[in-house]
Amino acid sequence: MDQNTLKKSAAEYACANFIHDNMKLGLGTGSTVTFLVDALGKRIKEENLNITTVSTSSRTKRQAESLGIKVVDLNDIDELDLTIDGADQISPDYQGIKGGGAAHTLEKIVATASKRNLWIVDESKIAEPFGSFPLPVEVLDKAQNQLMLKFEQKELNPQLRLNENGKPVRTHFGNLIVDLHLGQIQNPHELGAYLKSQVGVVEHGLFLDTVNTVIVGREEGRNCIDNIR
Ligand SMILES: O=C(CO)[C@H](O)[C@H](O)COP(=O)(O)O
Repeated sequence: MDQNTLKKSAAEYACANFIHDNMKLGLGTGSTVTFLVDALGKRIKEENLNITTVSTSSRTKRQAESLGIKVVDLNDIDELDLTIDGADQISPDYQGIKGGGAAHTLEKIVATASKRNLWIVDESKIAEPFGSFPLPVEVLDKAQNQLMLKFEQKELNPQLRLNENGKPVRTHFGNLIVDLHLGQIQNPHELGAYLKSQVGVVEHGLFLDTVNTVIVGREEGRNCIDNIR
């Protein structure tokens, strides 16, 4: 089975089993979430569900609205019942790296506003060592050089993320992404606190003690559901 089949399977399982009528739902970003939004659009139409969503990117918002899904601004909602999102890497104790799609700042804001968080992934995301996926850090333009120097001194192997035209990738908020090529993260909480304390860092892609449930699309054809907290 290819990766997309596993992503689709996890997304469709989440849509069928974790979404209920009258929910306020956060929608993540990425290819796995694309399958979720497709399935949600179908369910809303077929079952005439009343679901209000908040989106974590303009990509997801466009897709959701094109399928007739109601999308509102997070500022118009006090709390979300559930957010369903993808992830780039998940550790054995369910810490996450996100931001491969440069959307982690808004994803973290939406996740924090949710009573529960569910991640949908294919099994390649449960990889070790944790940190082998480069850790995205969103930074302000004016701080980029200073932060890169600091990160180099600390041997965090920073690299400015470029698009296919060799131009810096811009986030939803117009900022830059610096990817830290760490190979392994020994102490995610310590690293997260260090990054958070750096002036000019907007947000890092470590999602610590965040997720409640993970659905993993697996090669043997059945999804694995891990309830964590
Ligand atoms: O964090 C993210 C975007 O910023 C995505 O959730 C993450 O990159 C997973 O993407 P995909 O579902 O395409 O594998």
